[in-house]
Amino acid sequence: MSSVVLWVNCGPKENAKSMVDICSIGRTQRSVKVCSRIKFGSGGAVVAESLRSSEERVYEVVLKQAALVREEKRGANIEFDLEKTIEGDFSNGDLLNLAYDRCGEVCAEYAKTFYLGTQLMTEERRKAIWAIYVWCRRTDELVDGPNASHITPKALDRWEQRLSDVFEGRPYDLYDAALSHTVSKYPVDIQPFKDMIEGMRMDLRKSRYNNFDELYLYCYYVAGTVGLMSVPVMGIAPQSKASTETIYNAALALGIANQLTNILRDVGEDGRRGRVYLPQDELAQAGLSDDDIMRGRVTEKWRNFMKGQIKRARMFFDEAEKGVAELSSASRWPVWASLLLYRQILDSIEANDYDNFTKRAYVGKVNKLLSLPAAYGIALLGPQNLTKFLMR
Ligand SMILES: CC(C)=CCC/C(C)=C/CC/C(C)=C/CC/C(C)=C/[C@@H]1[C@@H](COP(=O)(O)OP(=O)(O)O)[C@]1(C)CC/C=C(\C)CC/C=C(\C)CCC=C(C)C
Ligand SMILES: [Mn+2]
Repeated sequence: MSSVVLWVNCGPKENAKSMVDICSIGRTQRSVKVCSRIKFGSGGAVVAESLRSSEERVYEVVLKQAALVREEKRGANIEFDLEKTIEGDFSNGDLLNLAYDRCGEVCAEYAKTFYLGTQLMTEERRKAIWAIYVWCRRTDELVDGPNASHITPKALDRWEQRLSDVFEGRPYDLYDAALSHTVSKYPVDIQPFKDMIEGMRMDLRKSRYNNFDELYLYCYYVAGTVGLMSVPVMGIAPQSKASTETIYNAALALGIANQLTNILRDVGEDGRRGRVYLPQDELAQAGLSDDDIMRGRVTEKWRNFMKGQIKRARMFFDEAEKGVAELSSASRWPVWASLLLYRQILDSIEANDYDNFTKRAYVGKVNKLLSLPAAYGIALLGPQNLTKFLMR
């Protein structure tokens, strides 16, 4: 059935109800927002594509991922024969080691602290996380890298086809081969990977976000997905009593928190590229507009607006914290390290008196270095016990 997606203004909830059913999925204690997105099928029949908030739509993915990992379902059940697909005089084992080594080199080059943080993970998990990292980095490079101006939606379609091949055991190159192997070994599903590509498509066609619901979906696509890809590899602690949904939810929250932080740090830089990732309705409520961002003046209005945005990002970090202790013990350290480091960017924006137009918020070398043992202590003892231990 061919269908077009229309954006219509349904007006109040009651009106919407008369046009299509308000879909209420069972996310307890979350308000069901009516989203005015309606899909018309052939003959004008309303298909009711989605009247749910982005949060609810994303939560369905979370539930699916959690179910997969519970069942220990492999993302792809493939026989792995690298020599069939990659040329060279190697045995399978040599090629795989080389593939993972290459991934490690990319991580060490692009994300030193993260690379260091992976050193405490078990070797197998570390290598798998590197492979996922490299795929994410390459995907982001498509729209943000030196060839970005040549990237079309078609190119992203080809990248998605290549992803399917990777999941079916037909890698194109060594980095793909590492990922092919990873997804054959761990219960990693293709959905979050496809969703990340969808986020890159969104970036190509959209430069404004009407409200937080739209922004949330974008953040899920480009960053929340990373959490969902990583948990099956990081592993859940055998003694964990938390539900898998809770853990996935925390992983999603960490991705969202990181991306919101990214956005707040890069307001000036993004503005100069003609992009505003801040919710337009919230800007308007604060008495601000795109013009204020392009002018880049730190006013009282801007400071107040930023305070609200920072508070929201911190709430997502808090939600993420709840899940880290449930991960397998060796995986907790890098996750705490990334959480502590990213969250400090928010402190740095505050320290810059909310000038994210001309000053880039960053975590200095000393704080970066101090965060690693702090993360290690928290991973070992938990945040409360670490505080008690230090206060003794
Ligand atoms: C239970 C629990 C809390 C589990 C932890 C789950 C977990 C490991 C979550 C990781 C969250 C995370 C690190 C998300 C990355 C978010 C992010 C910064 C996304 C960036 C997107 C695009 O942004 P933009 O273009 O605006 O930014 P740049 O200017 O380009 O920086 C990304 C760049 C998408 C690509 C993401 C990556 C390259 C990072 C991938 C990282 C991993 C696979 C490793 C994650 C593991 C650890 C230990 C952090
Ligand atoms: Mn990017």
